[in-house]
Amino acid sequence: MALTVGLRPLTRALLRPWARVPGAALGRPAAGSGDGVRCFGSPRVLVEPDPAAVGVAVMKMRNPPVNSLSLEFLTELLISLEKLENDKTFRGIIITSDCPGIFSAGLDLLEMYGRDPAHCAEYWKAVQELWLRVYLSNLVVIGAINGISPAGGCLLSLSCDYRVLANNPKYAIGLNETLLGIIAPFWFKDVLVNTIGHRAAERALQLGFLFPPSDALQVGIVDQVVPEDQVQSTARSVMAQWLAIPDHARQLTKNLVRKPTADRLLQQRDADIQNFVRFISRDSIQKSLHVYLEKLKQKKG
Ligand SMILES: CCCCCCCCCCCCC/C=C/C(=O)SCCNC(=O)CCNC(=O)[C@H](O)C(C)(C)COP(=O)(O)OP(=O)(O)OC[C@H]1O[C@@H](n2cnc3c(N)ncnc32)[C@H](O)[C@@H]1OP(=O)(O)O
Repeated sequence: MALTVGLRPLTRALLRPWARVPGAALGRPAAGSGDGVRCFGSPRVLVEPDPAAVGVAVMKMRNPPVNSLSLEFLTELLISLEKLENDKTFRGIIITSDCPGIFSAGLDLLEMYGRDPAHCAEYWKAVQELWLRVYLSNLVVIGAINGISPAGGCLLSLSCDYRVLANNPKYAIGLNETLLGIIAPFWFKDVLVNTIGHRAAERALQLGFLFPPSDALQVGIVDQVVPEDQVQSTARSVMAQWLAIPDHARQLTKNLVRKPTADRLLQQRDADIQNFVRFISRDSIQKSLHVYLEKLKQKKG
């Protein structure tokens, strides 16, 4: 899937071989990777082969304070995912967070507030790309959700093949866009409907539900809820179960199930970008984003 077509110099620059990140070239320990474990990645994404599971990589999101999906962060995630897809020694990825208490705060609001149409278009293209890359990945992708996961963070989780959520009442998950005065695009909606069913998704989307772990399990937005210190080990054991299936058969089946949903976006990516730019540029929407950003600031007292 072409990554750099239509992207502006900034993003193309970020897509330059990630190995320019000191010490992060595949095979050499990246700065701070401790015991020399072979890992790679970039400033905001650390990818470590799982020492206890052959063919499995753990991708740690580390864009403090809240793993908000900025354009740079999206680009680094895309580069790491592409590297893993192209490295045939890997068969599965566990996606998790290095930001305490937060899986991902979702799309970076500052990429959509007060920005010009060209930037919004570029940003949305990267959001589309991340979803397509995860949702259609040939690898087994397991979400080890160790923090709160609203909106874009929930979409990332829903795009995994399996979701393990830590049993901490603060770690709510859901597509809460209406609470911000915006809406989830059709492909966010489609993934939620596919996961929890039409009526549950309709209600959750309209009310901007953020489901605490027990409710998230009950409605089916996550597959398992475990004590916080068992999230990674549970993700690893589920991965082993999925990797016991012959890759080719599993990949063809995943594609059979997911391609119709992905095709709905693939067939209208440019129109979706234009719809996003028109929608997000509305004065009323910009005002809603301003109010929400102010609320976040006031929350800190
Ligand atoms: C008509 C039809 C056509 C339609 C066409 C398409 C329409 C498309 C619509 C637009 C697209 C919609 C899809 C949007 C998806 C999203 O993901 S929107 C983002 C949703 N995210 C949230 O609501 C989470 C907001 N954040 C929080 O609730 C809290 O920050 C937290 C995650 C619970 C963490 O709390 P805490 O630990 O207390 O940290 P804070 O102090 O709140 O935050 C720390 C700093 O981080 C900033 N921040 C937090 N979240 C974000 C974010 N998402 N983006 C940017 N920045 C964020 C926060 O402001 C703090 O900043 P500082 O004050 O500078 O420290």
